[in-house]
Amino acid sequence: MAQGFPGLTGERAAGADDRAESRAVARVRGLTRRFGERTVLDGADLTIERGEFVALLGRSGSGKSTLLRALAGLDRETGGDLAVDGTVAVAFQEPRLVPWKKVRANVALGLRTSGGGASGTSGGGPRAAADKALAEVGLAERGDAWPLTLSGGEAQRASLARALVREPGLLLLDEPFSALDALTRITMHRLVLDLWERHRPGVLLVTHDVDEALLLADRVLVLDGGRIAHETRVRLPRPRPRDHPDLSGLRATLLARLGVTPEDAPQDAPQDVPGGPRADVPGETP
Ligand SMILES: Nc1ncnc2c1ncn2[C@@H]1O[C@H](COP(=O)(O)OP(=O)(O)OP(=O)(O)O)[C@@H](O)[C@H]1O
Repeated sequence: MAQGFPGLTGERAAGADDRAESRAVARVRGLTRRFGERTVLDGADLTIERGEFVALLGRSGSGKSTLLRALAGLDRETGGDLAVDGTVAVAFQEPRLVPWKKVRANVALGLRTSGGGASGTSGGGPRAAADKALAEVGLAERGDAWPLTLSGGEAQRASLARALVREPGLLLLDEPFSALDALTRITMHRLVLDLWERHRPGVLLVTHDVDEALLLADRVLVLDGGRIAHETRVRLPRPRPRDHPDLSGLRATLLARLGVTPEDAPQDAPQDVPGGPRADVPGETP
């Protein structure tokens, strides 16, 4: 059961969960993380299956980014078991492009940081792989541009291309749309779904936006008290209209689980945007 999970440090009893485990691209068991006296993750369990799109919600400071950083291998000061099978790529809220490298070279950096012999260059060199990824995110013409000449949305596309070029089995997205305006965010939702359907990585999307989670994910998790405290499955075909009647009940459940009444949720999206207002977790800064 542990094959292909080089990070696995412990083993649970094999049994009923074996089939799901064998499909897992990431498996976290009893994950703990303390900062000084503060316990942020307190025995978190999480499995992400291959090709599954999972969204992670939680109040500010609940430990979402801490969990994502652990999965990305950026934080090794954790306790418990954490195993990822295959290549991992991350895109953050800020695109984090290197300003003195052109866009194509920034995307190719994704290959340089690949661990474990990622196959991102299959069918050509780094340049061809970067150009292919740029074309997939709609930036075919911008490979020779400097990052500072890109719009916010374009920079986030380049960041996605840099993640994609690794051909990741697990794609970690840490609030990648929250700094974008509402219309650009909708375009990016479509792009991410399109890329996910083509490449089928397992995805963990950290977001403050309940609607974003419901529109994109197969499963929506709520992190609370250092653990995954709630799970909602979204069994609706995509694309999902925001006003789909089946979403309103799920939205209410999630908002209640986050300690928010729908009336409390900020109504900050422009009214001419299809689907209307968003339901953000309050107290956040999108
Ligand atoms: N390197 C660190 N040193 C000390 N404390 C940290 C560190 N990283 C995170 N924390 C603390 O851990 C808690 C969880 O932080 P984290 O960024 O994971 O929360 P989050 O759920 O992603 O929050 P937000 O939604 O506001 O981004 C916070 O209280 C934060 O201050």
